[in-house]
Amino acid sequence: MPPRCPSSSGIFLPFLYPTLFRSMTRTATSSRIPRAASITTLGPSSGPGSSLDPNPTINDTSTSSSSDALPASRLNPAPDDYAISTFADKATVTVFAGGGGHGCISFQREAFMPDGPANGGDGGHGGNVYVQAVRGETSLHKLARRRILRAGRGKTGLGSNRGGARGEDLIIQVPVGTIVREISRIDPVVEEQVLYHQMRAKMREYDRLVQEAEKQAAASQDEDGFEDGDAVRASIELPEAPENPNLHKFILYPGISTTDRRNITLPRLPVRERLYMQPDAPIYLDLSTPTARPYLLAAGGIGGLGNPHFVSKERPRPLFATKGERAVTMQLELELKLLADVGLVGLPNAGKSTLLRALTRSRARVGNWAFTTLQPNIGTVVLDNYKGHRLPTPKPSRPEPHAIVRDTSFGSVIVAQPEQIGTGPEPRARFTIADIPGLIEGAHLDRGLGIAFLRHVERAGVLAFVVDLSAGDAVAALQALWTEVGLYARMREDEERDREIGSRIDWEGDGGAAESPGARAARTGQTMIVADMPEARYDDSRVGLEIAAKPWYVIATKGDLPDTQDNYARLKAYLDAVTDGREPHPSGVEGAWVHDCAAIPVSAINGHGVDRIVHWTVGLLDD
Ligand SMILES: Nc1nc2c(ncn2[C@@H]2O[C@H](COP(=O)(O)OP(=O)(O)OP(=O)(O)O)[C@@H](O)[C@H]2O)c(=O)[nH]1
Ligand SMILES: [Mg+2]
Repeated sequence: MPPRCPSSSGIFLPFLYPTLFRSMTRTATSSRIPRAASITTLGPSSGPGSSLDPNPTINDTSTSSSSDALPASRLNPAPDDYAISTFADKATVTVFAGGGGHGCISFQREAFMPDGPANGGDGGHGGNVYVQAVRGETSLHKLARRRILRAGRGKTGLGSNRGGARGEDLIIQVPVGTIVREISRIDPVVEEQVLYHQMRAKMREYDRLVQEAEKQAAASQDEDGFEDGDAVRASIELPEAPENPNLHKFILYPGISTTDRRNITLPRLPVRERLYMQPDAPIYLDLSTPTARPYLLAAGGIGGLGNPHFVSKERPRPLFATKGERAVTMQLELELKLLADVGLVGLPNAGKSTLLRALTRSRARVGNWAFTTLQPNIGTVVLDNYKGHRLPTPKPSRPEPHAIVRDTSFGSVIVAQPEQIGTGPEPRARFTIADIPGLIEGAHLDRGLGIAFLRHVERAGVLAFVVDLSAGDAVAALQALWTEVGLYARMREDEERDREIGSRIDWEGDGGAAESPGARAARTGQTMIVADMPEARYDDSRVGLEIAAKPWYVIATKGDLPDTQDNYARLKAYLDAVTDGREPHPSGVEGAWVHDCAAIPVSAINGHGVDRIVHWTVGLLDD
């Protein structure tokens, strides 16, 4: 019998189980070393034709361009040398606020007191659902997996006037940068109010018919002089009397006799004061900063009233209590837009993750194939020289030396004197970089991994376009990237517009939805952030300006490889032309940022040129 997994089919195994093949890879790499011996002279600043070479001679094409030729290091790691965490940037959850506990029907019973006074306790209020943005959370995967989130129900009241316990609140903790959007809600209180009004209308109609019947009966008595009113009354067909609209809100004593049940007259429901106001629909929260106080999403139901509330002179032993209020159910969409200062945008295999490793302590996966990165990675560039500890604000009288220092103990953490970098009174101590999966041409048509990952660089202060100098025309690559970014911006604005139009539709016919969420929040004074969308603002030539107006620059990577100098020179000339206004902005958007479009050549794999990136980025961030 042939083996189930023949070894020849192991073609995919190195990818799936890299550790099994690690030793083989290493052996293969070391066996290539003699062939690559001539390449060892291919230093980042000495490679012939490399764009980092001060005196390049572009002749030698015999050298390998593969990163396999370089010795393994932190910046040229094996494919299995990476850290990964579970990540989700979208989640749709259904939240249930807790319903109120029912009130209790009970009477005191003691020795020699068989029929004591009413002593049923009130039901507890239901728990609320809140949302809070906290540092430390980095992903929505836990919420995406749970899908249903419930606050605690209020407990039912008990005898001897014991109130039910309040339901437990639920605080949904999300990463900073999460947007919470309400998709739909079921609010039983609103539904009951609508039903109540319908029932009241029916009651009024019934009362009117009864009065009319009475009038007719009285009139027939007058005209004929006979007392045939009862016959007239009987001849008029009246509809069935509608039941008390509040009937279902009461609980009746289980031991109540059938006669008592039939003859029971229920009082009007007492008006209850709400402790927590349910925010108006639709909720839209943009949690771009940590929230000290959680925002209320769904308020729990009010607890029912025990029977002592209904004691009166006429009704000393009420055989009923009220039910707890049912609570809101809401479907929410959570979307995480990571908040990084700099966003790396590039084609697959351009060297973004290697660059992130060179700039930070990130252990993003690096591999010589497209789409190595499948989810965003965030790294922090530490700018102080106490290895992560913030420096005290330097005294202006004693300036620090101005030099960027490479901290060898941490491999590639860039450290710099704060004086040199900070411009304000508080020097910038760090900034964050987001590395996202590569974009390919046509990503907006869902090719490759699509463009949805651009949401993680949408809010970055600076965009850094990573272009591989060894992979064809760098200018064309940059233009292709800007096209995708522009199409993403257009897609987002279309989505926003659709949402705005959707929120203006008057579903209830009461005109309430026509009011903008912002205006409604202002009117009701609720503490919630509501995105106020400007009125008609769609000028087609300016679509995408939000992203195109950001400062940006180009990181030209793999500058250590031969024959990259010309490509770099062309890229630089193009960017100079864009800065001078001789060429349009690559996105084609009017008013886009063209202040100083730089191209910085680097060899991330050797850690060369990355200090310039730090300088340039900090300059743009602090501008
Ligand atoms: N010679 C050389 N090779 C590099 C350099 N930077 C990255 N590489 C190599 O290029 C390949 C791709 O690098 P990655 O950092 O995984 O590229 P990426 O842009 O993150 O790729 P995706 O995640 O697939 O989008 C790896 O084999 C790296 O070793 C560089 O500066 N010089
Ligand atoms: Mg990558």
